[in-house]
Amino acid sequence: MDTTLIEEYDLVVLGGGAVGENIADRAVRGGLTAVIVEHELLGGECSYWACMPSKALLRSPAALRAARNVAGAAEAVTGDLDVAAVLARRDRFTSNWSDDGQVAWARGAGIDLIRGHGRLSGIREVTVRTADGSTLVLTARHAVAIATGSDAAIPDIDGLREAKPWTSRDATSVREVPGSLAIIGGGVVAAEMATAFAAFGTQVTVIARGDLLSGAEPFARERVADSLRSQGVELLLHTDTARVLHGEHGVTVETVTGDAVGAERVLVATGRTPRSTDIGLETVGLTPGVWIDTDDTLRVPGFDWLYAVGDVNGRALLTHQGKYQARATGDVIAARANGTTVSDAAWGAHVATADHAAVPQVAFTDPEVASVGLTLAAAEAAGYRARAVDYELGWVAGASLHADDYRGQARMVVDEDRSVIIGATFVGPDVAELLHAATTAIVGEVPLDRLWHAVPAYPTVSEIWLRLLETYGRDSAARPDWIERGSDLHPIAA
Ligand SMILES: Cc1cc2nc3c(=O)[nH]c(=O)nc-3n(C[C@H](O)[C@H](O)[C@H](O)COP(=O)(O)OP(=O)(O)OC[C@H]3O[C@@H](n4cnc5c(N)ncnc54)[C@H](O)[C@@H]3O)c2cc1C
Ligand SMILES: NC(=O)c1ccc[n+]([C@@H]2O[C@H](COP(=O)([O-])OP(=O)(O)OC[C@H]3O[C@@H](n4cnc5c(N)ncnc54)[C@H](O)[C@@H]3O)[C@@H](O)[C@H]2O)c1
Repeated sequence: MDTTLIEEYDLVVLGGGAVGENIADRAVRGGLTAVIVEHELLGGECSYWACMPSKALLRSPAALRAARNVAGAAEAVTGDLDVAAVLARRDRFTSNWSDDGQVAWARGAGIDLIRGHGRLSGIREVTVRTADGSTLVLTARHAVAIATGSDAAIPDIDGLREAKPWTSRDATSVREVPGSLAIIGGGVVAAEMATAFAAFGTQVTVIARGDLLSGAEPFARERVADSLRSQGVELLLHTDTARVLHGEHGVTVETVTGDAVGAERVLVATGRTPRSTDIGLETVGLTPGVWIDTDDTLRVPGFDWLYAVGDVNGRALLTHQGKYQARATGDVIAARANGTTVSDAAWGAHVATADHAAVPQVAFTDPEVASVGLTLAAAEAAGYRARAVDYELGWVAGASLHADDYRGQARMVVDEDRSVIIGATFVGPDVAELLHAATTAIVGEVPLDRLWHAVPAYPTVSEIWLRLLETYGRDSAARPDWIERGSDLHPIAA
């Protein structure tokens, strides 16, 4: 069948991941009609191959570790991780790779869904090749939003493609855990998957051309690397991969420094590439295959109707940040369509200012790394008069209760000129939930003098905030000399 139908909506959203869904939802709430074009599963990468399944794989080992780290509970843990049960739990989180629930949600939210591959085909126009082979032309009265996400990047390493490497999709949807796994790359995917597979009993080797988690504070990189080594993971850092050979029994990854890593599988975890190659960008004069540039309302410069949101714009490749952009986009499209006020000054309702100032991220490694804003190095490189204040998390009463022999570290980075926090990193067991307080302080630009009045409950791990402030000193005139820039640790009794 090859019929061409034409339909008109206020908004056409190309790509139905978490980002596309949120754009459409906000626009419909703003009184517009919206359609999503999706060629795979509604819900996208995060729901089926990224955040949710990866965190499901990591959560069970973390829960087991937590129990083993508290005397009394530890004695009750007599068995090993049940890997089959972990995978079964992961399957529940992906709804067994069915998007029925998301489709029902979209219907309930008043959003239409077209299944098929969509491409821009002109001004305010998207042409969809649907699953049944027909062609549908969607015209947008007001806007088209591109939310097509990103794919795993496969670097041009000799023999790698021929070795049919796993990408993060294969790792997160694993059905049979390999005996050995070589991971090329040293970012979040590499660190998290090394953590998960090591817990499943796989012999893991990480080959990274830089440090592990190289964008993180140095102490975070070191603690995660030390911990992975203690779990039997081999780390070949600052090592480039020369070539990959494959045979009947697996792969051999050869490094430029002469190491040869044999493994059943190789996982390539070397970043992402934008899904902007085959979406018709050339039909409106844009270059395919690159991250799509936008202003802070997520609109593409030079267009009054075209937006690019989420991973595909390369601003911050995280679901929560993409959804934040999506809320701004859906709302601004509705505001522009309805002729109501557009709030596009920094921190306004219709801009994604936080992308530049406060992007939170948690690496669910062991220990976890939770960070937001700038590292000390990044703050200095950006020209801030920055000071880092460090504190050992294990010295906080709440942490010592949380786990026996709790080890971790916290750092806040202070802009000395404004006396506000511009970055924070927490490393340790279960630090993820500490992060939002830091994000709030950064976004709110809460002066340190006022932060003293935000009293953490005793005995919680959040008392780290008090310790960081005490270490900083209450007012700059009275601040002791021994508090230096950098990473000195200062124990203070409870
Ligand atoms: C292993 C892994 C773990 C991660 N863990 C986390 C985490 O813990 N927390 C976090 O915040 N982020 C995490 N991320 C990042 C997160 O997955 C992405 O930032 C997020 O999925 C981006 O959402 P998106 O909607 O922009 O893109 P996607 O989720 O990729 O959605 C894009 C959608 O568009 C569809 N599409 C593309 N082209 C077309 C077309 N031409 N026609 C029709 N449909 C099309 C795709 O099928 C897809 O459904 C992780 C990423 C990976 C790889
Ligand atoms: N918990 C989370 O929030 C989470 C978890 C996983 C992924 N993610 C997101 O998904 C995205 C992808 O993660 P990722 O780990 O693939 O990317 P990344 O950008 O975090 O890390 C990429 C790594 O690959 C290395 N690399 C790049 N090109 C290479 C090459 N040619 N040869 C060897 N090494 C190379 C880099 O040095 C780096 O170590 C990230 O942007 C991240 O934000 C988030």
